[in-house]
Amino acid sequence: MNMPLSAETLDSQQLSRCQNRQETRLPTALELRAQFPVSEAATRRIAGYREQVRQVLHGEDDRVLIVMGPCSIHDEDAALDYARRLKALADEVSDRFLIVMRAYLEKPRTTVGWKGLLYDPERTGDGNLKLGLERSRRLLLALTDLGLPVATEALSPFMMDYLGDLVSWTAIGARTTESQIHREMVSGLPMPVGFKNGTDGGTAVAINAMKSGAHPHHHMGISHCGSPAMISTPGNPDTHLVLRGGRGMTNYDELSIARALEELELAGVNRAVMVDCSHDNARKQAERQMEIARDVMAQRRAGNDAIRGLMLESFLVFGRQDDSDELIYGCSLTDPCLGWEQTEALIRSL
Ligand SMILES: O=C[C@H](O)[C@H](O)COP(=O)(O)O
Ligand SMILES: C=C(OP(=O)(O)O)C(=O)O
Repeated sequence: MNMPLSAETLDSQQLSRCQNRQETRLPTALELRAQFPVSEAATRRIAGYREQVRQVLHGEDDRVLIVMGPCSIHDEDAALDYARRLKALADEVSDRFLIVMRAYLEKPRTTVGWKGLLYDPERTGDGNLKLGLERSRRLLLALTDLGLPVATEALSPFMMDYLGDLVSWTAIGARTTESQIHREMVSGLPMPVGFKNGTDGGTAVAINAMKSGAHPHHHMGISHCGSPAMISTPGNPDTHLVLRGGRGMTNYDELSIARALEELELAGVNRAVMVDCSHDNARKQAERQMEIARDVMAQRRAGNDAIRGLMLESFLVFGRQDDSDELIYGCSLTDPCLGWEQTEALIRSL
């Protein structure tokens, strides 16, 4: 029979839980930014990229935004190798597409798994956020030096304080779109943000998130100097919906997009969508991204100019691999990606 716990037993259990929790000091956002500073020229370039992304998303520039790159970054050399090829391709098609590289440093997991370079850069399972922050910032600076705008998913509500000055487009993922904390964070972000539809395929959570993200908020946070602070945010007017499918159902077809646009219009928010050709839309079969991208671009050519963006998961080598001592260079450790040759051919064909 279960006996009720006495107050004394409860206290000792709580105490031992506190003692088991370890805290490791991290640099403040200001300290990390000072250690890996961004030049004034790069800051101006990033402001220019954000403005271009904003204009595409609001239909003031008739190009299509393509956010593309690996599902996650685990090897900076491979990421830079990919980035150099992407930069050449982006320049070649810059009259039609605004290409932004996915540099995803945090992975939201359905249950548990490797959470990305930021948390566990050496993939030992022990976590090393200090090293993860340093390596992530160094990588984003190097990508910026190559002349590429960078996209990432904002998962930890504090990450953007450390790295956000280097990012031109941000995603709030399907697992966090409904979170008030993430909506508050978006309200203070200086770049356009895409809210994914929920993992069940529902678009209402993302539309609510757009409304909340556009609103000013006051919330708890940590100042750039590392102290607890009330953060007051102005609201972000540059958010949009990302259709990624859900619960085994796709939502990139004409009818799904028309329904989503109707809901956006009714809600009085930006009537613009990006289609994520991967995730539940591709049912985790990377090659399906090619037919999806072609289908969505055909809808756009047929007159649906509220389709403003595509997302693709692509890396150097097709597919994915499990983590091991003998990793295939340039192959994803998380979701499967298109290989480079397929990617290049796809973008040219679009
Ligand atoms: O984009 C990557 C994954 O789809 C996402 O992080 C969830 O991954 P998981 O279901 O393997 O945990
Ligand atoms: C995790 C991702 O997507 P989603 O939130 O749609 O699952 C992603 O784009 O890497």
